[in-house]
Amino acid sequence: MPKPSPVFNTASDQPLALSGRWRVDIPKALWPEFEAYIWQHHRGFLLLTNIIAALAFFSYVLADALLIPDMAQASLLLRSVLLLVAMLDIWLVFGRRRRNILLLDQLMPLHDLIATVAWFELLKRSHSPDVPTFLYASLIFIVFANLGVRVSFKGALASSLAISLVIIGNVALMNPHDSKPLLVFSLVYLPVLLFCLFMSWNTTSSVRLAFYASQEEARRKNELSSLNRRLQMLASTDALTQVGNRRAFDLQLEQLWLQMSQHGRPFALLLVDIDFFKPYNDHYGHLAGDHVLAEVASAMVNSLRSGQARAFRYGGEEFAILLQSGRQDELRRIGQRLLQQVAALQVEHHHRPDGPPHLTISVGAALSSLPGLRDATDLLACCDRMLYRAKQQGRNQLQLATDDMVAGRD
Ligand SMILES: Nc1nc2c(ncn2[C@@H]2O[C@H](COP(=O)(O)OP(=O)(O)OP(=O)(O)O)[C@@H](O)[C@H]2O)c(=O)[nH]1
Repeated sequence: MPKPSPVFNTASDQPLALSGRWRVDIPKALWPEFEAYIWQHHRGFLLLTNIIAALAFFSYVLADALLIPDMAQASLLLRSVLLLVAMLDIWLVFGRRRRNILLLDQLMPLHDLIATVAWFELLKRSHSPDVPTFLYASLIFIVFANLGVRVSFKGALASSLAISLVIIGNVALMNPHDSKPLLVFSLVYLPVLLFCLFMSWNTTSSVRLAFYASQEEARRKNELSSLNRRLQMLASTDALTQVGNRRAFDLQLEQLWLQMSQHGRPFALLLVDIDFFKPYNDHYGHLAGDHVLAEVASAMVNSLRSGQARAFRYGGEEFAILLQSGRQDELRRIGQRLLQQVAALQVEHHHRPDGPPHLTISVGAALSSLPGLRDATDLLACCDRMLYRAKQQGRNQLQLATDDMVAGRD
């Protein structure tokens, strides 16, 4: 039976973990699966964004050279060191074995925070008249901090607040005697911050919803394949006796014959028929007859080693057994055991015209490797003749086909 989904209410198909419109929670129990989902679907994206952001940060060395030329050398040095550190971190965090999803998600905001501090240090030391204008480039830091976030909105919020504190704090420090530049900067900065946070929230919620949808899809696939397995089982099983049905027998016989032709692996077939079943039905009733059919089938199945042979209901009160063995002595042993097992059931049958007062079977059997057999139908016909012979010669016995019998059949 497939496990019921822990997160979905199947009646409404809504994730139970959705607590209102604003939050999509991942319960603790689902976190490992969520991590695996992020690793599989977003690792590549997070890795690339980190690399691109690190390179973008380095490329600002050109802007520094133009706008704060007195800091050009320091900028080249600082940005080179930070680029190397970032690449090393990326390599460490994204290494195949270390699957720390939150660190993966927050690596860029962390680098971003350090880069913000470093860049403001350059600005504060520069005497360039372009510094007040260049200040506005710091908006890029809040954009980068939220651009790659996939897992935790709380993380994005915390890092955004820290970066904002650094930016606003530094702008205030750089204009200690005039509040207007800070006011103008804040008026430009705050809408960008809010928009970036909205983007982070939207992305993290969408990723969580996509995770729940993938869970649900996997659950439905499981359910469907177990239903399919059950249907297949039903389609190949005889309802009364629970052994394989005629359709399954025909398929397996053809398959075994094909295997023998391709790989030279011989097998054997036994046809089993209950003796004097008509008088049994007539005297004990059809229901008792049904019961006996099931009993005989189960006795035969119990006498066969699983994997070595499979029993089928061939039709009416006739059964077929396909044996994965090409040895005559084994075939004889198994045929005899079937006779004994059914006789041992001691099913009372006082209305048969011959000897024993209990139910018996007759068996006709043959190896697929007998010379003269051209196909599976020949093998079946050969077993049928052996069964007929067993009936003719007094029933309750096994008749095995031998080479000379098949050769002289026509
Ligand atoms: N109860 C029951 N009887 C069945 C079923 N299928 C076939 N039969 C009966 O099996 C009997 C087969 O009888 P026959 O083929 O005449 O042969 P027999 O009486 O067994 O005699 P021999 O085979 O010659 O030993 C018939 O009476 C069928 O009605 C079934 O599903 N349930």
